[in-house]
Amino acid sequence: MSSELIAYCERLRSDLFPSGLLAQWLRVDGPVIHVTLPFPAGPGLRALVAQDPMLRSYTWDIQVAVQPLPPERRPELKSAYAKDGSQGPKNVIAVASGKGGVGKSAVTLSLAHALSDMGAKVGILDGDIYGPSLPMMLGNVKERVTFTPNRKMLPVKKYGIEANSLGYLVDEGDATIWRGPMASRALEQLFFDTQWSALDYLLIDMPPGTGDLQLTLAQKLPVTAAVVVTTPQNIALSDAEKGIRMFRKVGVPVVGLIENMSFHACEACGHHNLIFGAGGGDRLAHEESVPVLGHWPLLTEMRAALDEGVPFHQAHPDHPAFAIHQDSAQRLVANAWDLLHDEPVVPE
Ligand SMILES: Nc1ncnc2c1ncn2[C@@H]1O[C@H](COP(=O)(O)OP(=O)(O)OP(=O)(O)O)[C@@H](O)[C@H]1O
Repeated sequence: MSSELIAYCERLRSDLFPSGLLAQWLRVDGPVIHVTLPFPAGPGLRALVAQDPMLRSYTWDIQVAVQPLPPERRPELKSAYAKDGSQGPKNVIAVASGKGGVGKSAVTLSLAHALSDMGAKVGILDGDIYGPSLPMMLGNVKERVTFTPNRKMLPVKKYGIEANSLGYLVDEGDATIWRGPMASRALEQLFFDTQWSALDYLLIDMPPGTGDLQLTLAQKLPVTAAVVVTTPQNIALSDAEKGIRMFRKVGVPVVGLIENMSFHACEACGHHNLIFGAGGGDRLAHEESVPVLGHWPLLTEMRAALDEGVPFHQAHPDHPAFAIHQDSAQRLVANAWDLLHDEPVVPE
């Protein structure tokens, strides 16, 4: 019976489990089905089995043990950690945009919170050398990293998330004179010389743009996958397209696109105002064969909370937009797993 049940689970299909539940994740013990998922998807799985008359009669014990994706990818970069015995983050996700100001940092922070809420260990590396915004958004601009006896940086921790940023090392304004190669080296150091704990996901808030600095970083850091953030307006979309192509050129798969500031819901009547245009993100995603992870609203509350140094859902834990952010985070890790778990990506 248990092998029939497992075969049944393997045929279960959804957006999060396009290949079904794999047999190696499952163990049936009488009326209990134990599942160990390789990416956080507990709520999605519970919703799925609740719809199935046979599966819902079992008790589901769902555990998550995030797997590195794919383990063999770019081992030369991963081995940089091995020298001092630390393992480094399991998965490194670059969050990028071509154009500045589309909300990449805000999206990175919300994705980090959503993943952390799903039980993952998460960190953020602020890649904006010229204008680090993470300390401002986390409301800890005065905080400074500390060092281990062997001169590794210990990341700052806030709201359960590990973070490092040049903003925690130098005073505001000191980094603005840095030039390309210097900036790229500084970021590499920030990445490799930070003693991250065994993170499931390290999100890199990439510097805006698609120039040499971004290309160098995509090549030199062990990036597992990239997410591109855009607004629906044409100028942002054409820069986002350049970003997607840049990652592909260096063999970093783009696992999704987030359209930020897609609409603004009128506080009085709920009407959706399409301030930056409509349909642009979907069009680009279709042309580039990249899945859309979500359409995020433009929210006055979000801007205000971040300006005050409080992450959005810390300030508004019950806001309906958080469900949108969570859905995007869920799709991100599920897509990454589905795309990468058994195939190394080869540069174009
Ligand atoms: N969905 C949103 N609703 C309201 N305000 C937002 C939203 N997304 C971002 N913002 C605000 O827009 C401004 C720019 O956002 P952010 O700094 O995240 O952009 P960015 O793309 O990282 O910029 P850059 O990389 O050029 O520094 C910030 O004030 C932020 O609070």
